[in-house]
Amino acid sequence: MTASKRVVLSSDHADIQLRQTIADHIASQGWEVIDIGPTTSDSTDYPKHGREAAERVASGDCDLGVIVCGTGQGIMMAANKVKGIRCGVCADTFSARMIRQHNDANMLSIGARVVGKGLALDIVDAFLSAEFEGGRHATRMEMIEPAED
Ligand SMILES: O=C(CO)[C@H](O)[C@H](O)COP(=O)(O)O
Repeated sequence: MTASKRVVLSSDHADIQLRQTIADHIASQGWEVIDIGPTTSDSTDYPKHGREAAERVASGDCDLGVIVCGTGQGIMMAANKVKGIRCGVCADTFSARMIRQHNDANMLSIGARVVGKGLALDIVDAFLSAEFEGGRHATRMEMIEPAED
């Protein structure tokens, strides 16, 4: 793990406590955490929060992002609309590792109403500790990029 990397966190209202638990967990590992909220559990709109987090990563301000909504699906869809973002929803640690190793994902989305806190933290650990393997996987990811233009 490269401790100097910055990780942006965001969520909707589905579980701000989970997001804050993830923030504390990864900060204790040495990651620089940029938690952009929200800070209350008032109902809010996940597209806004997914986009804001994704823009932090796409701009280079942050290296990676972890986002949370009820299922992880809607906020992932919003993040993936930002050019340069590769975000996957994960409910298991194998997928969380593989989206880094094979897909060079720069954002992870978690469904707070799908997985419990312990599994969510394991998923985040698997994502953040994995590295892109390049090679044939880089060729394949390059094949996806033109779809953004
Ligand atoms: O999972 C989500 C999007 O994919 C949202 O968290 C969910 O739709 C919010 O629902 P509600 O407003 O009923 O709390």
